[in-house]
Amino acid sequence: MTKGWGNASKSKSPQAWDRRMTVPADAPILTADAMRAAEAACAAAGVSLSELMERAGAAVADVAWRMAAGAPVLILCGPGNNGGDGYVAARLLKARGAKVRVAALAPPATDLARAARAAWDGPVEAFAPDTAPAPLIVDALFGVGLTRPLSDEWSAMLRRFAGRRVLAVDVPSGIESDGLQDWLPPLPAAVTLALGALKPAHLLLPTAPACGRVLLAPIGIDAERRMRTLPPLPPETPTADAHKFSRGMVLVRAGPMKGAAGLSAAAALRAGAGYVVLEDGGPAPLSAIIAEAPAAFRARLDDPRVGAIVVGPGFPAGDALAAAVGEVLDAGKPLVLDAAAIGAALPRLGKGTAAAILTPHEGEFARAFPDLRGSKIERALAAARRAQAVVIYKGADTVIAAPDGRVVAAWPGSPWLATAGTGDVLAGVCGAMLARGGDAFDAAVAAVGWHIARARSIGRGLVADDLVKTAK
Ligand SMILES: NC(=O)C1=CN([C@@H]2O[C@H](COP(=O)(O)OP(=O)(O)OC[C@H]3O[C@@H](n4cnc5c(N)ncnc54)[C@H](O)[C@@H]3O)[C@@H](O)[C@H]2O)[C@@H](O)CC1
Ligand SMILES: Nc1ncnc2c1ncn2[C@@H]1O[C@H](COP(=O)(O)OP(=O)(O)O)[C@@H](O)[C@H]1O
Ligand SMILES: [K+]
Repeated sequence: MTKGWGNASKSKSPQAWDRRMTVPADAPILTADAMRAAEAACAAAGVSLSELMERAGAAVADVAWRMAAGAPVLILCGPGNNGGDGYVAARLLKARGAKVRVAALAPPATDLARAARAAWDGPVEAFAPDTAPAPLIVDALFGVGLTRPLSDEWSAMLRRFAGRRVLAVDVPSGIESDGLQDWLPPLPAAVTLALGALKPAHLLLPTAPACGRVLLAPIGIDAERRMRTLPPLPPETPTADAHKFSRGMVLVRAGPMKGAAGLSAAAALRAGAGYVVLEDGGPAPLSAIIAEAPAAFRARLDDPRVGAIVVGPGFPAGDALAAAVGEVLDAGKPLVLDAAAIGAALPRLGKGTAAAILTPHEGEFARAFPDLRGSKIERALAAARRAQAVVIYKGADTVIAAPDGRVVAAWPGSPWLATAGTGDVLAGVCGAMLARGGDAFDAAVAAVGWHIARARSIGRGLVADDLVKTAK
């Protein structure tokens, strides 16, 4: 948190994107309802709501102080508690010697915001079309309480400040925080300070990019741990007594597009599987892959050492896929189902089948679960419950969900992954993680983390093969 926030958007450096849009790792995510419940639990435990607002305002003041670096600050306050946080921050910044102006959209409408407004002893301007800007704008207009899009008039007033350095309190105003609506904020933020927990809209498209760099102010709310951001990658070093089968054996079933299954097999090896068998593979991208003809491959399905089977990459829908999926389901081994294999397996999943990870992209998800509605997090969860499987709902805002309600949101990934074949790689990595044994959700989270970390380390010019070619 040093200099450069405000100028990062102008930087042409290839890594600028990663610096501009980051979120804290392994941080809690709460919907507005869950946030209010957590707030009520705090109150019941003896922490007053005004104390929570004081902590929130102090965190805002702290970040604003560093972003302003001595320059004047304009704090825009709305009528609710988001505005209340703004008044608290104004008081604390002034006490530290900052040059602060406050402009209000409307008088405070909650007891907490009124008290915060009363404790601010400076002037309050009316936020109007001619409000003078400042080098740092603190957006404390609306937070999780926004119930409808901002009016055109207010949107135009905010757009006048585009290009200034903007710190958004909780969310950039205009965003619907649960990720249910695609309202875009008129004034995107360089930095968003999430209060108590991250909100779905910080992590889902189309709103996430408008939040800029997201920081978390914990403020003492005891957020439940079921929904999180992507955790740091677990250590990958094999145990000292490892052997190739203890590290996990993965079978990859190939379809007509052999290259795709080859990428999956290579990815499984690179991600740490000790032994990878590719069916009918054509030329395998790594000679350490064991390529086998269909009959020998089928005999492998009964091998008790098999830790996971991958099917779907390069295998379009049709009778051949249906037969292949039927065979792997009969094998009773943990499965990674990608692309059209998801739809083919769906009617049988959850009926006594082994653990499975499904890896649909947007189009495959819509085909497999056409009736699901809600935010991407809600849809991923509903799909996981229906399939009784872990779902990796891919995209720039990848969401991983388990039938028991656990969710990891992986924004921001690496946009270098937006290239053909990277999904085949992810399916193979899932196979490697699943073949280690253990929980399928943890395996899926580790796979997504591996995929993103590898893509970031390669960066510019990445093609899917690069993800699996070398160890580093
Ligand atoms: N929940 C918590 O634990 C905490 C919440 N805090 C702050 O409180 C915020 C939530 O406060 P509120 O629930 O008061 O909600 P907001 O301050 O987000 O906004 C609600 C107000 O805006 C009005 N409003 C909503 N949409 C509008 C629109 N499109 N046009 C005009 N007016 C509109 C509502 O009538 C209401 O007066 C959080 O985002 C956060 O900043 C913090 O003070 C600390 C703790
Ligand atoms: N803009 C992006 N930012 C981050 N990750 C992305 C982006 N676009 C795609 N991805 C990731 O790249 C992979 C693409 O998978 P998929 O669409 O199945 O590709 P393919 O079928 O060509 O292998 C997924 O893991 C997805 O999450
Ligand atoms: K705000």
